[in-house]
Amino acid sequence: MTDTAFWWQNPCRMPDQQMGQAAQQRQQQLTKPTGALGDLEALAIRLAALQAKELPQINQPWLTLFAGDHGVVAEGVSAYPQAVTVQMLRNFLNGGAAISVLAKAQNIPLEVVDLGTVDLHLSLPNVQHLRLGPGTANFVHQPAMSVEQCQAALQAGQAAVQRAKANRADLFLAGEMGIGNTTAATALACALTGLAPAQLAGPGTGLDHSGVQQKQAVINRALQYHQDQLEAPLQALQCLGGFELAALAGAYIACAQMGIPALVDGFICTAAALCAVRLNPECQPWLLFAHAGAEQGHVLLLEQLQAKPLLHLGLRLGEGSGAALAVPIIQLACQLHTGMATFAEAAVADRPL
Ligand SMILES: O=C(O)c1ccc[n+]([C@@H]2O[C@H](COP(=O)([O-])O)[C@@H](O)[C@H]2O)c1
Ligand SMILES: Cc1cc2nc[nH]c2cc1C
Repeated sequence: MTDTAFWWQNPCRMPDQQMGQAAQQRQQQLTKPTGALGDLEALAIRLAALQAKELPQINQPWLTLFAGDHGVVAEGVSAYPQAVTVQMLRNFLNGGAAISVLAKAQNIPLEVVDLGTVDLHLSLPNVQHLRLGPGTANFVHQPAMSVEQCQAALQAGQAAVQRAKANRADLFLAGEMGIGNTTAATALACALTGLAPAQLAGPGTGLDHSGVQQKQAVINRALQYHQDQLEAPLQALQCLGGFELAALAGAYIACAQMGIPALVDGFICTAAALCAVRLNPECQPWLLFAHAGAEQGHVLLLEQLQAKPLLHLGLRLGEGSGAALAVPIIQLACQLHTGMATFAEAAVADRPL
């Protein structure tokens, strides 16, 4: 198989620059001092280009939560036990998790995809099960995923976007759940950027200082062990990533190919977004970044992507929670763009003294 045979290398939709320009002209005519709506102006203009509509709107957000377990937790890299991944899957479905509340409050459909958690035999109702294994392998000693697992996980992301599209979604939110996944996200991000674990590794669910140092040492060992395999982003993902990280990357690329803007959540999602951009640079314009979180590496990765996140709330939860919190702002940016009167319509003087 040649490289170009991979679906994720297929072209993405191109944003409609003319519609972006029309939206920009409209912003200049709305009854406010030039630039007074700050980042909301650029957001509406971007969405106009992505939706190829001068007056963009977001009516049907959709959220897929990808879950997976991580062999690297055997190295003591998380403050919580691995069993929490599956326990939280139940909580998502029972409505008790933060994301359950945020999605319900906004009528956002929430689907949960279990890509491979420790309890292979457990089948939860209302969870899409695509079990690729009982979690990834411990990537300190071997690749986290086989080539086949990595490809299947990427494809699971694409399949989620296909379901979203079939349900007429116009904004794709992705979330993740997986004890240990900040270690995988950090290792992957180090491989993709050349930044050091000391710069990118943080407490995750709540490691103390010595725990973070241990996590950095584990990541350093893994980077050394896989050093000859980390040149290409696909191999870095296979060696150091996780099922949900690969699914997220696949989903982001699929969004760009299918013309659905994607809203990126926290540190893990941002690492997956970086991987998606390395796998297919054309997907970048379709990625909207919801927030800059508390995990120190998150801000550095956003800088690598030249992303301007909407919110700064000190979040470090994951689950798609930051993305869900940003939805009303995005919707209101569109409504302001559409509903405000122009200077001419409102008979307001359109220039400063
Ligand atoms: O999204 C974030 O920025 C974020 C930051 C820290 C932790 N998390 C969540 O916490 C879990 C991973 O943390 P850890 O410490 O087990 O690697 C995983 O389920 C993530 O959803 C998420
Ligand atoms: C309780 C809990 C909830 C989470 N949600 C996402 N990651 C999480 C990690 C823990 C530990």
